Amino acid sequence: MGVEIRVEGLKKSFGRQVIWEDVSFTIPAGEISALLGPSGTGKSVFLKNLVGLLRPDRGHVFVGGGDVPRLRENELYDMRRKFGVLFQDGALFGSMNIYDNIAFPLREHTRKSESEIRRIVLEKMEMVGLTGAEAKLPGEISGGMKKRAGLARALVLDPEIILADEPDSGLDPVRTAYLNQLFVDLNTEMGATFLIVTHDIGTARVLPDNLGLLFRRGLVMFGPREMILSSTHPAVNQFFNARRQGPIGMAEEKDQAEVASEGAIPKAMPAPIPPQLMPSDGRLRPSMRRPGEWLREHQTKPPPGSFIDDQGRNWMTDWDSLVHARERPQ
Ligand SMILES: Nc1ncnc2c1ncn2[C@@H]1O[C@H](COP(=O)(O)OP(=O)(O)OP(=O)(O)O)[C@@H](O)[C@H]1O
Repeated sequence: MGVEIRVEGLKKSFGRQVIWEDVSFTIPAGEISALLGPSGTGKSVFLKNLVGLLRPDRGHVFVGGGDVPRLRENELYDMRRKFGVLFQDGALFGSMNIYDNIAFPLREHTRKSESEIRRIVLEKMEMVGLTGAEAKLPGEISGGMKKRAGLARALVLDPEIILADEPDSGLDPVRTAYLNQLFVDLNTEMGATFLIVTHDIGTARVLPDNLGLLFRRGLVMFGPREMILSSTHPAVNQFFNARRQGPIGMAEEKDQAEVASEGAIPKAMPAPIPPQLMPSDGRLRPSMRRPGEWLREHQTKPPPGSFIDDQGRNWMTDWDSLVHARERPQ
């Protein structure tokens, strides 16, 4: 089962360059959260701070009773077992075949027998659709396969938290759709807490339960998907609707003159909120809320056309009939 990550007052700088400061929020247990932001706002640096690969200047990262930046080396080693991390390029060892790459954490962190390791590795390879690729070297497989191999390796220790840094970068839209489905299915199956860094707005709109935006050296907003996708906050609205007009510029932040030259930015209506991606086994997502619930509680109207799927079904009004007979995972 997943655990929550509570971040309090986190600040990170490199020399005089402040990457972000005063970052405080809670990543809910067992839910899928996604972190977005313009290039260079420190999303990868943030993930590395969560697992203790980088230390913040100040602040806390509470995970299961421990505060990651304050752990001693041996405690950090144990803490890292809770995490499965999928790095941007899969971070596979080039000289090891796919099987050995995936087996690596088991050989490093456990005393399991080779036959037990084999069972686990083959099971995870099947989960990510890599059966048959055991003997291949990373240089002999496609980018998408490398990502899936990295994901299989992140899964072998049955982590409570999965961090994925741009798992969809460089993937074609169909493979991205498969990978997103895999994340939903894994979350349903394992109940782990997911934090995914992505640039893909399509992914951000359908995959997570919660969304966050890093910009201007801080966390602008983090919260339920419906809150973020209906927000009229200038940066949030601009980013999640992929618009040019707004405070985010080509070089991250527009200067005052550039913002002034755009004149008053028309208050653009956020795009319709799509229904969430559902598990492929027909169950409900573990932490799925009724579509429109957050909006109703906060007396916010959904953007027109929201919650209608590509079969024309309306997940807000027809929820009871659509989820009839679906179960939540135990
Ligand atoms: N080890 C390091 N030493 C010094 N500066 C670093 C280090 N790691 C990252 N940075 C700097 O921190 C900033 C944020 O980098 P990071 O890779 O986290 O951004 P990002 O938001 O993930 O970007 P992208 O979306 O392009 O992947 C960059 O300016 C980068 O140069």
